[in-house]
Amino acid sequence: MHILETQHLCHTYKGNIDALRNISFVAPRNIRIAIIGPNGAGKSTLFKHFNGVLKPTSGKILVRGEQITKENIREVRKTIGLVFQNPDDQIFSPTVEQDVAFGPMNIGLDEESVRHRVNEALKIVGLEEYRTRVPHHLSGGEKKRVAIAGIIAMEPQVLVLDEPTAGLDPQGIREITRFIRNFSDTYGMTVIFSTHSLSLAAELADYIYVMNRGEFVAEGTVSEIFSKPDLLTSVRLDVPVLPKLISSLQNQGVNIEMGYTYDQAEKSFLKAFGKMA
Ligand SMILES: Nc1ncnc2c1ncn2[C@@H]1O[C@H](COP(=O)(O)OP(=O)(O)OP(=O)(O)O)[C@@H](O)[C@H]1O
Repeated sequence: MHILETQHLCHTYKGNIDALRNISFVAPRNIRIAIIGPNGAGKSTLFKHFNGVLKPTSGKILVRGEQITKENIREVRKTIGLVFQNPDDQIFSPTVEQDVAFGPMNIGLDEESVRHRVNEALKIVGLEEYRTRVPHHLSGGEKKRVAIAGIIAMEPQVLVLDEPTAGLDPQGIREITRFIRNFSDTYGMTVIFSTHSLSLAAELADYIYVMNRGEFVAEGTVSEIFSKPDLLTSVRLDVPVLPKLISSLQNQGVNIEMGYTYDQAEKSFLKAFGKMA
């Protein structure tokens, strides 16, 4: 049984807007999955179905094999933690620590357990020094980390992040990328994230779904997806510059191995230019 699955999921918003068409998606345990797609592809709409914020027009969502009902919605939200794209949609308490404590308190944990979870979550996102700060006075990246801490404090089995790097500066992007990698490696949990950035998908994802106009148009490993540049361009996405360059060199007869991330590409270039065994 998969921890999270959708079967033929469709969602039509008021005004006959078909935001999801026949989405069949599977999330096994302990894997990082990227959902990539252009603006309006349906990524946020899909994520809002994962923990019952939206209900399907037709089709099913199964969490640990069970459909979401009024009776199990609290359990579902403990299992599937969704971090919204805009942290302002999620943060509403007067201090950072109260905000992070909100979820654990709401599920009835005792004071000691709440304190422990808040401390751990703030440590994981590197915000221990911020516990008494006013969330709405924090920077975009800091707010994002508060929102993530609030979800981590619920100890979900699946962490769903809608555009985790949107609006962040390069340092913020590096921090969040490192955090997602370390966090899922350490706790062995499933992470599902959406992005327009194929570089981010290449850095983090074990498996990628490509979405456009409410449908999955491709799925596969990083190398399988990056080997379809025409498809990616047709849905307003693009292969990042390093794999594009390596592919062009290969086409011109240079003996160089493909690399999708900066580290992989650096190794490929060093090897190709005889600087490394
Ligand atoms: N509340 C709503 N009412 C009506 N239409 C909506 C609503 N929310 C989203 N849509 C429409 O549904 C489609 C999918 O939107 P969604 O926000 O899921 O896309 P997305 O892939 O997350 O986009 P982005 O990358 O821009 O965040 C879009 O056409 C959008 O205009």
